[in-house]
Amino acid sequence: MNATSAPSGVSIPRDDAPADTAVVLVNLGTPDAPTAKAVRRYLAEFLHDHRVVSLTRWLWCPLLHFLILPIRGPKVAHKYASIWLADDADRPGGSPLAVYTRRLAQAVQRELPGVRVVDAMRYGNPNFRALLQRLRGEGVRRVLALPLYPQYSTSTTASVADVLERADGLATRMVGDYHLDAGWIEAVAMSIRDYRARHGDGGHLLFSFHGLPQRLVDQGDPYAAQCEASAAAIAGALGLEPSQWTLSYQSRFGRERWLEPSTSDTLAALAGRGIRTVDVAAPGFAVDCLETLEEVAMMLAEEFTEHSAGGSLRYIPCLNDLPDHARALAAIAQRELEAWR
Ligand SMILES: C=CC1=C(C)c2cc3[nH]c(cc4nc(cc5[nH]c(cc1n2)c(C)c5CCC(=O)O)C(CCC(=O)O)=C4C)c(C)c3C=C
Ligand SMILES: [Fe+2]
Ligand SMILES: [Fe+2]
Repeated sequence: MNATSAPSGVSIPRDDAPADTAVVLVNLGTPDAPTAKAVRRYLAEFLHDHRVVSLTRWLWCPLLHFLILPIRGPKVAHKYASIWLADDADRPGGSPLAVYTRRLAQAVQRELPGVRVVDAMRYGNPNFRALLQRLRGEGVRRVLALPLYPQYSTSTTASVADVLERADGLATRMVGDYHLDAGWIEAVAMSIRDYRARHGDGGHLLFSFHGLPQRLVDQGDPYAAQCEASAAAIAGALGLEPSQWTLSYQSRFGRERWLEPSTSDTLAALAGRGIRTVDVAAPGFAVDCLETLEEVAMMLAEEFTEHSAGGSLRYIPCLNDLPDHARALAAIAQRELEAWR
């Protein structure tokens, strides 16, 4: 069965399959437009979540409203403008994170004809909280949330659980992580193999994950351990020796200590060792977004070329809506739904 896409980004099964169950793919969120105003609105919602920034309100709110949002709004809007996708003949454009998440949900819908598969954002649109209410109004009784974070973190996955816990009138369940799921590991490994088959083997492989304050890891957040396990499993599936790959963390925010090594320092160190080509994969991101397309593929690529006197960083795209990705996520959801009966 195929699925149609409503303007809201919600996929609706075409025939009369039992629609009392929905699988919601939840991603982080992104601005509605590449403008300072839209970026400020999105960042304000995101950075008010105590799961993301846990400073006390009286300290954080003045900093956020009078310093961070006014400065970061225009600066980050400019970055979004550099990656914003244009509308094409039959598909709307937008922020890559939103566009690819929507397409991924449509691809998963094709794999799971018996349930509704919907895309949502924890912050911004299509809003997860509002979507749950709407699904309930449309007769949905059970919601399985699949946060698009392969590795669990209190700063991301747990904030999806916070919303689910307050979803009155719905039976809910959530996939906590899938960092060692065999189908997902193989899909990531296959995308790297494919990239290297098409472009030539680039030599060293760098796995760049989104960073996290070290403080959260010290408090028990399993994120770093899961990133390490994912990277080792993908490298194993590719048959790489330990000397052929490295793990690092990108997208640092604020002044406290974040996970190390940073992707920027790691690339400088690789250049210092005489490495001229680095392939970078970002297996912590289900779909491409600002942090992969602008930070890695543009800014860090430029930085590496400088450090290596003309060498190149080759960015390997996220799984996005590749069929292997959709199949892996559909299988994870299917198993969870069966265990729920
Ligand atoms: C304290 C700040 C942040 C924490 C903690 C954090 C964790 C975290 N984030 C992701 C995934 C994504 N983050 C993205 C953007 C983004 N992240 C932060 C800050 C923290 N992230 C900011 C301020 C931003 C916005 C951009 C900017 O102002 O620099 C995105 C991309 C969104 C997009 O629109 O493309 C993703 C995806 C993970 C997985 C994670 C913890 C493990
Ligand atoms: Fe505030
Ligand atoms: Fe982030």
